[in-house]
Amino acid sequence: MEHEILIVDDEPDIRFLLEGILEDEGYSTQSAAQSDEAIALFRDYRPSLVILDIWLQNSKLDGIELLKLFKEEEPNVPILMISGHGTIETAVSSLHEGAYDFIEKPFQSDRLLVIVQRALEAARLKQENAELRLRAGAQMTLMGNSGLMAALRQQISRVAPTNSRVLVSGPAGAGKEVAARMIHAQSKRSDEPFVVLNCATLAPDHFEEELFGVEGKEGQPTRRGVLERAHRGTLLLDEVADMPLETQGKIVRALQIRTFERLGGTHSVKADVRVIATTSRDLQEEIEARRFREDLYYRLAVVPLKVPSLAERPEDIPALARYFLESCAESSGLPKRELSVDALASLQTYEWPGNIRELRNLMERMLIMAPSGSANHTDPIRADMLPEMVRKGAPSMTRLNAEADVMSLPLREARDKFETQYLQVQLMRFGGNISRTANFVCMERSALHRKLKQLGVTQEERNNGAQSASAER
Ligand SMILES: Nc1ncnc2c1ncn2[C@@H]1O[C@H](COP(=O)(O)OP(=O)(O)OP(=O)(O)O)[C@@H](O)[C@H]1O
Repeated sequence: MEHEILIVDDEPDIRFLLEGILEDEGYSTQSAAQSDEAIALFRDYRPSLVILDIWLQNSKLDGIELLKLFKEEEPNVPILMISGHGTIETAVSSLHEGAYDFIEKPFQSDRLLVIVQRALEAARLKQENAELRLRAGAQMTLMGNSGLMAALRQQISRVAPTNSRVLVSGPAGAGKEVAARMIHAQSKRSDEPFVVLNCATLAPDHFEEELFGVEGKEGQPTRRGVLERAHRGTLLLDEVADMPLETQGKIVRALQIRTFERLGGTHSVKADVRVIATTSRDLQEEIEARRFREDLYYRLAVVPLKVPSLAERPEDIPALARYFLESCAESSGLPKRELSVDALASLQTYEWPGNIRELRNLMERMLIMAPSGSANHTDPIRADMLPEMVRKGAPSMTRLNAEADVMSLPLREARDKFETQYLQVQLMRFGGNISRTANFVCMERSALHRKLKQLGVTQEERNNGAQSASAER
């Protein structure tokens, strides 16, 4: 991406010379002769690097004072000082104030370009490191082999390279933020910032300063909001339904004209931001209840994506549970543990109201707390070690029974209906495996086959036991 360089020098010849050298190399430049002009450009032009003369005539602030202000506002923008013969000592001391390097006048263009390149590379690496630190520990891929997850991953890879806004909906803890991070990571903006505004935890009167920032006045530094911090990158509006109505109106406008004003500011600021929003509420209902603006909905939901609940894809549970056990063992240094067949079956029949977050937390807890008979704590985690609520898998059975409405049927039909659903759930628990299901329900394998045939449970339904049972819920 093209880099913007701000040149601050009171001598028109030097500004002209620097502009020529840098633009010939493909950089874009803007120049200022004194501090007021330089501050305004620094705030609005958002340079990737500043070349700053130490000695500025007819200027409120000199080069060192400007350096301090710039470093306070944007510590990551590298600043290259220019010094004349009389200011070498000051130039050296500028390094202690955070300048990247200095160059003496008259300078050679080759040397200047090498330093500029090095400074930009150092800043890029610093930002990359910061991003990596932020991402460390953050899940970057949506795991799961179910058809629903495969379809979601495919939708993500289609939408990611476009610049379209995306609205990711789904229940709490299902992986909406992971989906948004995947979109950013697979987009052309992946080297640029991914900034999250968590609307659910922000106090209503802080939204606007967080979004738009605050203009610095009377020596106060300017504070950039998330829209500016996400410039060239992606802004995630997490749980967007929690944004106050008044702020919703302001963000609609900012998205429409792609500019905004900082709080207390008087001029427009441009930001090139891709917005992704998540919601666990039904936004159509929120619109009807007049809690969410329809025009904002249509601006955000250019491409709507839905992350399914864990209960809709129980076939993903074994792999996810093992993955969380393994990654937790790795990060905590505890020995790895497996899950017994009956424990896996229980995990698959539980409803998981807290979705993947709940599963991950439970696996972490089990690894640490589940009792173990062996000295090295490596024996499998069994169903009887799971919390009672999970072990019983009660909600799904209860719901199936209620849905069957067996009370209104003659005994024979009610029994058939119950048996069909009971066997479908058990097949789902054992991933469609007839022998293991037969063992669990205490039937002969051949008798179970006959029973399934008599009840009309097809081979396809048996193979997709997990999916068909979940679809019925
Ligand atoms: N498919 C997945 N594979 C692996 N880990 C996942 C997956 N989906 C979610 N997670 C993990 O589950 C937790 C919850 O995910 P995430 O924060 O993305 O959910 P969310 O839908 O945004 O939740 P909330 O609405 O509560 O913010 C995170 O720790 C995340 O790493």
